[in-house]
Amino acid sequence: MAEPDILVNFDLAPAANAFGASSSINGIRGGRWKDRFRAKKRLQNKRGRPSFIDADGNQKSTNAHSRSHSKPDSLEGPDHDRVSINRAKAGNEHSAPKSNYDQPVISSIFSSNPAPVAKAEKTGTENAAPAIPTNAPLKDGSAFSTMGLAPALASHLVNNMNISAPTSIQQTAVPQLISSDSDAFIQAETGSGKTLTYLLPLVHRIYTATLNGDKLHRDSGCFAIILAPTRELGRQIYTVLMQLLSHPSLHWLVPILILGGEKKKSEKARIRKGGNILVATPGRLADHLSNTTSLDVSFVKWLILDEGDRLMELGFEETLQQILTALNERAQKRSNKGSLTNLGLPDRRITVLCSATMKASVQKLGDMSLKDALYLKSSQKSDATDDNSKSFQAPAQLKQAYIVTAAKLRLVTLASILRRAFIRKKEHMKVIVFFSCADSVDFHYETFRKTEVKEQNDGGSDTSSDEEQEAGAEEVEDSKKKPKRPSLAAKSTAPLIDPAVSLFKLHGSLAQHIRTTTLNEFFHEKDGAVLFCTDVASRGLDLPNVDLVVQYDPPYSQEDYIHRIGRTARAGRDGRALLFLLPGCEEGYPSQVLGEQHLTRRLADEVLKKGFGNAPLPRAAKTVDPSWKKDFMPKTSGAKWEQEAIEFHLDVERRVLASDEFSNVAKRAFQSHIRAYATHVAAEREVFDIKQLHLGHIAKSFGLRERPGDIKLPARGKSGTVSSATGKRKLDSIDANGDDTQEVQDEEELRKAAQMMRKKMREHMNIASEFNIG
Ligand SMILES: Nc1ncnc2c1ncn2[C@@H]1O[C@H](COP(=O)(O)OP(=O)(O)OP(=O)(O)O)[C@@H](O)[C@H]1O
Repeated sequence: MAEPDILVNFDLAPAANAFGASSSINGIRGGRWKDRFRAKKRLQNKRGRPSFIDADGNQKSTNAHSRSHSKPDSLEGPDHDRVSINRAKAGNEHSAPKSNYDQPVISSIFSSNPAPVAKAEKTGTENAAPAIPTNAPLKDGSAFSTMGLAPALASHLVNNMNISAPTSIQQTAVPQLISSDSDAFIQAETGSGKTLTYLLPLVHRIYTATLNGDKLHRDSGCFAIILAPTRELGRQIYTVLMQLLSHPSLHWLVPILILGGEKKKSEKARIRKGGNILVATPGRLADHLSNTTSLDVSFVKWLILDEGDRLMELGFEETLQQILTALNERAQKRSNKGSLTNLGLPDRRITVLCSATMKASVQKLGDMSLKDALYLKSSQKSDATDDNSKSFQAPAQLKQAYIVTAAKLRLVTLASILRRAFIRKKEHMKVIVFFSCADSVDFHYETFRKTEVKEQNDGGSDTSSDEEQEAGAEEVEDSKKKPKRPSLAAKSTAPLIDPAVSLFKLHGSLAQHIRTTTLNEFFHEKDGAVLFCTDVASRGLDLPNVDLVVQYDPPYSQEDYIHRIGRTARAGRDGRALLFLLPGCEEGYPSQVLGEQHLTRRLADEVLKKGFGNAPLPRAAKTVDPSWKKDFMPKTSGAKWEQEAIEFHLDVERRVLASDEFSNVAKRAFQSHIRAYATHVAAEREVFDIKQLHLGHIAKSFGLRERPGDIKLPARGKSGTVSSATGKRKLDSIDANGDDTQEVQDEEELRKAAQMMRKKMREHMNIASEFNIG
């Protein structure tokens, strides 16, 4: 439950602004709101409210360049603004030059930033010798042909799938799953080939059953069900299965894919035609088990639960229980009529649970579904992480780093990292950036794709996601017939990163056909590409050439951390991961939460210098109107890279001010971001302490100049997801796969907390109007 004072910054930021010039109140910054409030009261009678004065000392009409509904104060910035433009150096925040009412200046993203607590020294082993990959195919002479697999299957892997040697988990688990009828729990690093680990034994056993005499065919029944937590993962598993079944002697084996978000009617038709291996998401399978009489699961001999912990996290426990009950009942009915055991298939149904991480939820699922299970683990250990007792590890060759960057500098730091990544290595390079919520993905996607056309049309979109979302599944079919139609992928160019780079976005609020097309195009992109996404892309996805994973918003649990970074450094390849942290308690994350991992610290200044100093900004980023720039560009004696970074940020702020639609995207993103922050697991709340967040600074990183308390949203229209700043958000953006649940789960608590906070403030202060509360 949120505490009442967690939202204090929503209301206090305006208070600070009311006193204008200083980012601090009587020298007091941060800390408890009561202290800041007392300091404010002491000052209250001494000072009047200053008029807005620009960097050159001219009095400004503050709405000159803003939309008509902008409040004058909104240009003062959300960050207790009009502070000195001099950058607060590490540790000297309180000694930053005091603002001066005679010459107040516009806030700079470089001013009044809290300094990191830990000394800014490089740590870790960034330049150490590369570690030996721990999820690579073995080079010790191990071969599929010696693991008990049918020769046809083993040679198919080598000759047609270009997979010549097993990985460690495959070598351990495949022979056991071939020879044993026991349940199993497979735990191995991300990217270590777990999909083939469970597919090979079951395909082998069905294949050898046909060699035993009885010809099986697509009507012989469904022998295996594979459940995946997300549609994307389901589709990927299905693709690997299709590759495996493309061997001529396996053509008769027919897989069926049933996922939420697809047309049920066509799925029913496919089920009626018959199939032997079903790949499904739990919700849709449960639906078909209840409503599709032609779905015969009485023969099922394998139930694979891929990403088992995620299945449980997404609230599928009840659905899984329903599925297990239905499978048991139907198997029982079948056994009364006789079974297929004479073919050499298992006597009983084998359940295999699979994950790179093991947590309580997996154990619970194990209790529900496994009996006397084998625990199958990779035998390969990394030098750095040779403790077998650890519940999860990242591949040893994956270079993990973190960066401590102030809230106001987050956006420019991200820009810098992305620009730098593609300057260094352009071709085929892919980057994935994780955000905490769908709204934040939307904002950053719009920010980096920067379409001036959109702004001129005041919100019209060239290939907008709205347009895309309205297109139905039928249109996907049409688009196949008419190749000239534009792609339905949520894809754009990224002029603020590099004009040659493609930008994609993926989250659970996008229509399924857009998600599918987007992922497909990102997968096949030959040039540089960046994917902005939520955790919908964190589990199991195998996307080629992902060199860098950026966690712009930290994950919700340590398991999520491992899965997110596991999108790179797969099957023995190199990869890098970078985690953004705020100065303060978040700095404890690497040691307190990820103690077992080896993270290098990257220095924020260096990153910015490299991104903005070594190469001129792309032309597209330099579109700040000169007069606007003259009025609102803070004066800085800073280096060129600082100027460039400020200009970049200023342009985003200008775009937010210029377009109602973009402004709403930014506001929505800001609010969802804060709400999402409140949902970090209880065990990590000391590190992700919402009371420490400076909401004004965070608003700034979304290009917002309004005070946090002023950030209100109009109704969102037909989807009606947001009715006001604190309005209850409908949960209709959560799909059957549970995407974005984290984003909203504490919403009601936060709303109540905000109400309580406002009430309390009114009672105690009796100056509500000045604080703009209400
Ligand atoms: N023996 C092998 N040799 C080479 N490549 C392999 C081998 N086995 C699997 N791969 C490849 O490794 C990549 C990762 O495989 P897979 O997606 O099954 O990993 P995973 O362990 O399930 O990862 P995650 O935990 O992230 O879901 C895929 O591209 C797959 O084709």
